Order: sequence, then C-alpha cells, then structure tokens
Amino acid sequence: MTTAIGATGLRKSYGDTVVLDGIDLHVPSGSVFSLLGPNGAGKTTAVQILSTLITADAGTVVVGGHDVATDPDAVREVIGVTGQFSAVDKLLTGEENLRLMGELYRLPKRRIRDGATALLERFDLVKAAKKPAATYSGGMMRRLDLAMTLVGGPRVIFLDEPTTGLDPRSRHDVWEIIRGLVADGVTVFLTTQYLEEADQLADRIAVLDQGRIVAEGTPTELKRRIPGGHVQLHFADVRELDTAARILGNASRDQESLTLTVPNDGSRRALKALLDRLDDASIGTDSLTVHTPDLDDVFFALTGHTTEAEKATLS
Ligand SMILES: Nc1ncnc2c1ncn2[C@@H]1O[C@H](COP(=O)(O)OP(=O)(O)OP(=O)(O)O)[C@@H](O)[C@H]1O
Repeated sequence: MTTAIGATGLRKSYGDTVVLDGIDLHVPSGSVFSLLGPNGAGKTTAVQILSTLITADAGTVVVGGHDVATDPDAVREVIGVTGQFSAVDKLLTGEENLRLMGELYRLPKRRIRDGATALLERFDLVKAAKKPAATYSGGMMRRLDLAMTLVGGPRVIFLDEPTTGLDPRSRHDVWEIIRGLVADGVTVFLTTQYLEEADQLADRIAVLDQGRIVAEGTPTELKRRIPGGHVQLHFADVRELDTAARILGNASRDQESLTLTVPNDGSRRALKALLDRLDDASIGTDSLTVHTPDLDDVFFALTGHTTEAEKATLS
C-alpha cells in the first residue's frame, strides 16, 4: 500500500507557544485518517502544514509523493482542502461557485460545465443551483464547500472539522459524502472534536494533546483503552438510594443529588438487567441517564486529564 501522507518530526511554534511538538503521521492511500483533539490542540495547524498553507519549523512532510517544502506546487495539484471557514462566495450561486473553482484550476470549459452539473447532482444541490449561496442552510453550504474541494479531482483531501456546527441530519449527510469519496479511492485526512465522527469514518485515529500524539490506532483499539459508559440513576429519597446502592454493589453514590453512577454500556440488554434488579427489590427510579464515552472520556483515559473545554466548565 502506498503512502498518501507521511510526516516526521513536525514542529511548529508561535512565539513561546509550542503548537506541534514533534509529530509523526503515516496515512496509507485510500484510507481515512482522523486527527482527534479538543479546541486549540493544533489540528488546524497540522492541516495547514500538510496542505502547504504554512511551513513547519522542523520536520519533513511528503504528500502524494511530493515534498511540501521543496515542491509545494506539485502537492497542491493533488490535494483539496476544506477549512473551518467556508470558501463559498455567498453572493454567487452554487453553480457559479463551482464554475469559478474550475476556472481557478484552469480546467477546459466543457469539463467545468459538466463537472459542475455532476457535482450539483452528487451533492443534492440541483434545485438550489441557481440561487445565491447566501440563501443556503448550514448543511447546504457545507455540501457546496465539499463539492468545491472536489472540482480539481484531488486524490487526497483535508477536511478540517467538516461537521462542526451542523445539526445531526446534516452531519450524517456529510458522513455519507465522505464515505462516497473513500469508495472512489480518495485519501481523507479529517480533523474532528467528535469521537463518534472519528469512530464512524476513520480507519485510524490519532489523538492530539498539547502538540503531541498521545495515542494512535484503529477506533476499536482506542475504544478498548477507554472506560465504558455509565448510567446515572436518580432516586426520590435516601432510603431508596441506600437500598439500590447495596443491591447494585459497584455503584458510586452521591447523597446530595440522590444519584448512583453505575458502569453500564447503555445497551438495551444491560439497561434491562439493571432495571430488573431494582424492580425485584421494588425500588423505583425517578430518572435515568445513559452516558456513552465521549472525547472527555478518551482524554481522561489517555492523558489523565480532561480537555480544556471540560476544565473550563468544571472551574
Ligand atoms: N497564526 C497564529 N498565531 C499565533 N498563535 C496561533 C496561530 N495559529 C494558531 N495559533 C495557536 O496555536 C494553537 C493551536 O491552534 P489550532 O487552530 O491549530 O488548534 P485546533 O486544534 O485546530 O483548534 P480548533 O478546534 O479550535 O480549531 C492555539 O493555541 C492557537 O491559539
């Protein structure tokens, strides 16, 4: 299998702030690689270096067989980049935006026209093709942005937090589009703050924390290192709380909020077994919340500390 993206010893600082502290990356062609990390971890900086937008202070990067330091133009010919801030010109229609991209790539007129038509169809934007992008919803705008990334026929695409700010439906649409690209053999380098997104799409995930890669592996390998989910049970009074704590054994108890936290994977079977045990002892619960592992759990498990966002909400 050939390497689409290879980086060694990547470093980048802004003044005294070390953003990337020597990272290595290896992305095989035709795979999806996800860089997972909280706000400010250095994900965008990594994408900017790999896609030739900024230069690293140290390290080597080869994309599509070309060195970004010595042959950035050759790298630009094989990549597409969608950043967090849309490249869409809102005054133009969706179709005009796509054609403009084709002109920037200096593609032949016919290819521009046919390419725009095909992309509008593929991204479900035919009806909106002649409307100004300013009238598009967030999901449509993101789809147009992704379509524009594909105009030059890139073999490697960088997607920097492609679903941040989208509703669940639009997020799933973008996931489907990404799966389609992979099926066509495109290599995808994806940054995300969502564990679920990396889990859904990536062949391999690297977790970035304070400029270093603290864990790397397949989604299954990483999840094995994360504690499972838990369920929080809320009771009406202390007597019920105490009885439930005694019956369930391995629960942690909070007297003030009358809650018990019990390890549980949240599956139907596990939840039913838990509730059956309470029913058998005639204990009712006021409410029940299921907590599945998220980015904070990953970080806590892998680094021993929570994400900056979590720290801010806790303090
Ligand atoms: N041009 C710059 N000048 C100074 N500091 C910068 C610059 N670009 C990024 N930084 C700093 O580098 C760190 C990492 O930023 P980066 O945008 O790469 O993180 P990120 O993981 O992409 O976060 P986010 O999810 O918020 O986009 C931050 O502390 C940021 O303030």
